[in-house]
Amino acid sequence: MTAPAIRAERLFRFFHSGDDEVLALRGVSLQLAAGEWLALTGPSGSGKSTLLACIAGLDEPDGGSVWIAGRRITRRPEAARARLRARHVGVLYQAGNLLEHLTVAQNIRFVRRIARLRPDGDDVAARLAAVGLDGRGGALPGELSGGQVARAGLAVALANDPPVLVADEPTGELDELTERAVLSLLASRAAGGTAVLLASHSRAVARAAHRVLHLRDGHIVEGGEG
Ligand SMILES: Nc1ncnc2c1ncn2[C@@H]1O[C@H](COP(=O)(O)OP(=O)(O)OP(=O)(O)O)[C@@H](O)[C@H]1O
Repeated sequence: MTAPAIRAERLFRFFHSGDDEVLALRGVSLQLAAGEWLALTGPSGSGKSTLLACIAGLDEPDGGSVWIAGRRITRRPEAARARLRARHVGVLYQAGNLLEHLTVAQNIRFVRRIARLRPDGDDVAARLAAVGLDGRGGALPGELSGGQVARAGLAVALANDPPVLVADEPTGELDELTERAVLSLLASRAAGGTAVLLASHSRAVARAAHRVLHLRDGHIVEGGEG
């Protein structure tokens, strides 16, 4: 049997500030199969970003485990987590997905180099065409429009052809038209087998996803597997 693209088991994450303890995640479990697209919703502070960071290996939970395509990413040294992430996870943020001093094409090649994939043999032009940015590989991020930056960010997040794409409010700063364009790119990526896990306040995003999980105070309150 193939392992799920994402398996998270009873994740806990606590933060301390002064005498206060914030329970950001209180035993969250979820699974995503290849090609499945899950939207995480919930009020501000409910734990969405913390959950995504723990799943992507950007943060280490205080309890529980995460497996990406059958490989455990939690309770490993940072360098090992970074290697797993570089090879198996695409991360898309609301902003800041591109290194400003590199062109779009160089950003894509850089991600592939970090993942130890062949940068030279890769068809960067096809990747750019897939996000509607034909011919813009030589542009610096500062030379692109907001919508083009968003699409370039997606091309960069997917440059390592990851089985899992994790996205935190990827359409938060976009106009409706660009949001729709990004959602349709995500849909086609999911149709191609990528598991997409995305946190968002946007209704359009929740409607577009296959499944919605609602978080409140670090718990799944709707849509969970019980
Ligand atoms: N590094 C940190 N240090 C202290 N507290 C933190 C830290 N990161 C998150 N928190 C707290 O953990 C809780 C969950 O935060 P998180 O950012 O995961 O929520 P969210 O649902 O993503 O919110 P938003 O929709 O506003 O992005 C919040 O109470 C937040 O203040």
